[in-house]
Amino acid sequence: MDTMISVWTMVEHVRVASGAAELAIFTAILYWFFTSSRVADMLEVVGERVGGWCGRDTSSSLRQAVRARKRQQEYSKLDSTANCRKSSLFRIKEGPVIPAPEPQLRPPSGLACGRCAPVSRESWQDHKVRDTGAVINILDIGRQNFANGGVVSRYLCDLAQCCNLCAYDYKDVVPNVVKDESVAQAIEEATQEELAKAKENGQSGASYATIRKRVEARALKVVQDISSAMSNNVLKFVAWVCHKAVRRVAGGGCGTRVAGVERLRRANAAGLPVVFVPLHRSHFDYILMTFTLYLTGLRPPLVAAGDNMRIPFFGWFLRGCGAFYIRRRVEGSEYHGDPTYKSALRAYILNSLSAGNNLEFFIEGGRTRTGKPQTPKAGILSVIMDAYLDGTIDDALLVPATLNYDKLVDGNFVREQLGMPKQMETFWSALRGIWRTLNTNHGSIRVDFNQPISLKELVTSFQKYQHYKAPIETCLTPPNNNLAVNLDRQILYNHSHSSLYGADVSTDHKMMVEAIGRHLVYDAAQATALMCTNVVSYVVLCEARRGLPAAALAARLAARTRDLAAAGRDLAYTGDAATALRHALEMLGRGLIRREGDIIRPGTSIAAQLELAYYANTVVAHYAAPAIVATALESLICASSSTEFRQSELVSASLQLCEVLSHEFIICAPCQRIQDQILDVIDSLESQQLIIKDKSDAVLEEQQWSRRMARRLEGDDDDDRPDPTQRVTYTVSDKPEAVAERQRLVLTLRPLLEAYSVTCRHLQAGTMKDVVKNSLDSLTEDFTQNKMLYGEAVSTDAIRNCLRLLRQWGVIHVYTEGKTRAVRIAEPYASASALEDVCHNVHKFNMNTPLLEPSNK
Ligand SMILES: O=P(O)(O)OC[C@H](O)CO
Repeated sequence: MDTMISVWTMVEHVRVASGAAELAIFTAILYWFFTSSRVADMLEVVGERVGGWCGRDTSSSLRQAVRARKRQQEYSKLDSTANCRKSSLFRIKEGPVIPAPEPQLRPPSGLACGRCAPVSRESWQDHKVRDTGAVINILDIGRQNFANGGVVSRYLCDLAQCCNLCAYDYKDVVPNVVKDESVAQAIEEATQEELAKAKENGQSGASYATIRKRVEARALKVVQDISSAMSNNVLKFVAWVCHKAVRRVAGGGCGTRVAGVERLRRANAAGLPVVFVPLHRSHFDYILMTFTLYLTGLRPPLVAAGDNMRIPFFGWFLRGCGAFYIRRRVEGSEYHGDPTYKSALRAYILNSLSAGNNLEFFIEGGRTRTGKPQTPKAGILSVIMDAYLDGTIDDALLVPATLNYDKLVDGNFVREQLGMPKQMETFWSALRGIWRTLNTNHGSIRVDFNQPISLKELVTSFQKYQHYKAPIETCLTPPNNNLAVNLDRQILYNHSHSSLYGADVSTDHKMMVEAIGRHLVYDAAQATALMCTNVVSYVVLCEARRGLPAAALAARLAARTRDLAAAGRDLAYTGDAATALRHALEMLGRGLIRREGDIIRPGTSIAAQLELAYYANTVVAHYAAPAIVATALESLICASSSTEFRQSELVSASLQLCEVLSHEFIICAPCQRIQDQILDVIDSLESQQLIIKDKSDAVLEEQQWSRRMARRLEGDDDDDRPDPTQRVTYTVSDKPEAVAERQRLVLTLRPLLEAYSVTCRHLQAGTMKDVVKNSLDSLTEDFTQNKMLYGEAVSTDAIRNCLRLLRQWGVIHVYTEGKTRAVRIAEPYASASALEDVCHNVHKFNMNTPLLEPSNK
């Protein structure tokens, strides 16, 4: 009986379910039927037929009369439009000829370097199609294929598109990795090491076979932990979710340069592995990059993700989208001293490339905390270079990429800047973050791809020219001039180098990886689209810190926009400055910007200014070189109390400041001489009439120009000849516009220099944490007591970078005591006067200058 009842219940369920399905299908058919014109046409035909059979004059039916009237109204509307056009044409013919407005062109998007990758620059460019700077919303890529059909494709367009996305063959490379020669060698090494240890400890039961088995099992687990589980189904599902999420999150759309996408499609046809090298701003970057490439018809890459992203559910999901997990730091982890991890990771990357996969890794390591591009981590890049150098791959195409958001997606980094530890990613924090993100309008988003660059071409160029191998920054004034030592020190501090470089890697190889890495970051940073929030924050902090009326601020924004566009920067906003300002203020929110009546100024809290500086720093990085020269100039003026100076003095002071800020900015591409960059800036300051050249130096100017050209064209490195331009002299202009411009440039770097100066003043032996805390406390006190005006100077990042510089100069030693990092002052600087002397190299650029006195700021 029970069985019968349960069978009957099941039958009932099936009937209800099939009934519901039938009803849904019937409703869909009715909807389709009545929303199309077919039903009207059919009614008309049937009406005519019935009228005919009944002997009625069908031409005079009521229905037709109504339709005829409607048609007449339509025709009269069309007639009046045509008349209006005709009369306008007549007026145009009669009146003066006004040329049609030229479409606003953006600069060419992210071209490869003409010096070290000229062939790549030519290869992926389609000369028949001009890069008009068009930007397409990624949600529209490929949509036209589905949007013009019937109701299903109209309303389920996203689903239709995602279901039709190309399926790729993702081979499981784990079996190959386990069999890889280098992994086998590492397993053997680890086994021998453990066997020796066991014998030392007198463990009699430990045989080679049992230890080997244990090490092999551990190695297999390591490989499985690393490996991605890329799946076409997960990708399609994520693509569909992204359609919905991006539409909700990005009110202004998510744009990408059409030219960039087209170049990628052309490069893809070359059949080489493509390695995407994006700068990192948000956790959203992972998904957006993959989503954009997938919609574009490119094979989504395997993405190197930090193991902090391996959280329940989301970590699995990322794995399905191509994430493979790497240790953020091998040193100090369970894998420290275990050769199997490094070999497994290398073998995984190389086998994935050989299997035809594309790859993506964030070259800066983590997300930028300051909004500035960070110096590169070279671990994965060095593995790819090794793969090319040892013939595992013939070549690879490196694609620098950038993402930028009108409004920060992951929440701000203020806590970390104020010295609090990073909050680790967890399932709940990810859920909270996603919920918050989905309920906030983040304005516009940009995802852009530079031109693909052949790794082979880059390596050949860097091997060919000796000067590329030279350190990127100028030599140190304090405390030594040994270039090799300095670069080695620089490399030493980059953790990822020690993680993945083998012990047998030459300094030349490290230098090449470092230089290529810096080039990629530099290229990506140059091509980053500037959002209106970036430019408005910069203007508010550097030109309107004391407040400006909205109209004056809009005028400043318009001028800054013109200047950035003229410098070839891609601006992600259009329209008049007042509208851009309104949008930016809305995005930044009242917490960051204060409005008192018509006056707009930055928020007064440290947190507000730090967050504002995050947005502004994308523009600060753009102005780094002129700001360095202007600050160096101000330090010369303050030191000599004269407004006259020699070019050579300014160049040398600027080089010193470049050195001081070498952990903050990549001033120029590594294939450029920093001296030339500084000379170019000096020329531009002169053309803007900020400085005036002594007229008697006209001959010297020509000599200087030809000397610079010769150096650039021939790679002529002979700097021993006496430089006739040493004597070129300038006078600083005292015109109000020139003073205002100098002020802006000095203010661009001032918060950083305040932080550096305070860090130097608080140098003492102790734990790293205490040194950072003391400097932060002192900066906070100065700010709250109004002795220092820049809330964004209270920044852990700047303090740590200053400590890195001092370590590089040999002023401090950083060592590990137990699990704590500690600082000790190096012997030559143990006395207060010696320390003061070396720190003067920082303090002199944080000079007291009338330029920044209250009435001027
Ligand atoms: O910015 P972090 O340090 O949280 O790192 C984020 C990266 O996405 C890890 O892969």
